[in-house]
Amino acid sequence: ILETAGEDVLEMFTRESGNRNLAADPSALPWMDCPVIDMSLLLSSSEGEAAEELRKLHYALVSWGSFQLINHGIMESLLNKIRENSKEFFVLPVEERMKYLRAPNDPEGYGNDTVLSRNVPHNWNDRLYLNVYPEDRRRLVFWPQNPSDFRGTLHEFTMKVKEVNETIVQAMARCLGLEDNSFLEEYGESVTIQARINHYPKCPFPELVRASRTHSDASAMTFLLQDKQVEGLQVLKDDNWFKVPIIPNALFVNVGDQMEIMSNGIFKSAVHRVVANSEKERLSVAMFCSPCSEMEIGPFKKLVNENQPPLYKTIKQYGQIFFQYHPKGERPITSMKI
Ligand SMILES: O=C(O)CCC(=O)C(=O)O
Ligand SMILES: [Fe+2]
Repeated sequence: ILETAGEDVLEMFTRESGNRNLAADPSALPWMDCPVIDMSLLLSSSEGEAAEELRKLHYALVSWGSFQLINHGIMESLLNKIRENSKEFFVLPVEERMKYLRAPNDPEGYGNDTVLSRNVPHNWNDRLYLNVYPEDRRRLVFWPQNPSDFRGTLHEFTMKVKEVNETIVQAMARCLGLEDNSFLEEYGESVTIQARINHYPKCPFPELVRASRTHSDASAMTFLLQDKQVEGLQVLKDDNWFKVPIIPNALFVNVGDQMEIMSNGIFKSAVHRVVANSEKERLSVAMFCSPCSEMEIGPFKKLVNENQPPLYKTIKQYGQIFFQYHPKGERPITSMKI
């Protein structure tokens, strides 16, 4: 669904200057040698097992800023259901989907992302973006009633992701030798969770457009359910791009900007992108977990001292900063550096 009627569509998605550097053949890139973290081992009563998994987690966070999470306790049937319900929504007739259309100045709802610069290409992506937690922040006008079990499925998935986030963020504090709840205490009254359900239609000119252009997430942590079969996500490490493999039933977890800030740069917000595909459509469900939006976030006090000065400013409402910079093709976290 295109916001700007009358513009040359191919030009909107390519912005020749903006997409000049697209890799000719994305399949030629190497696969990410993905750290795989087993959540059940992080929680293991065997100290040796738990310590070894924590060491792997620490390595993943400081090197890739991302990892695949297995044995996270979310049932395969629920993962399949959220994928199926999402797919059912995106194949509804456009008039039905339009009932949930977002307003131009508000990211919440159905549609495509706003672009605020004529040099920034649009993503080949249709998405539904919803505040899912805390529950009193939900705006049900944007929650599809079709398929009829969509709302219930998304609620169930949200509650599970909330639990997984708590476990992972506690383990992340432990990695740094901090009390388990050190990061969670900085979240304020409650974690905030947004869901972004991405649908990437087949694209007739995948070598010219991006399904999602290079970015890092505004969240503290992102839990991504990838498409069951179709790859496309890539992550950047030391200036090289890697393809993210699909591991059945795993969640792909990445550090977002707010966690990079809170950890004073120790954990790396993962830079990533999605390539377009001419043969297959693709679906993904990203769950963005962040501190309560009213909380001030900044480098965690226990990680700052004379030898490690704060590298980032302390701010509120990072989400809004993100939506000022990203649509102009700029990386918001750069503005946060001291
Ligand atoms: O579709 C994907 O694999 C990634 C989506 C993503 O990066 C996002 O929604 O922020
Ligand atoms: Fe992302």
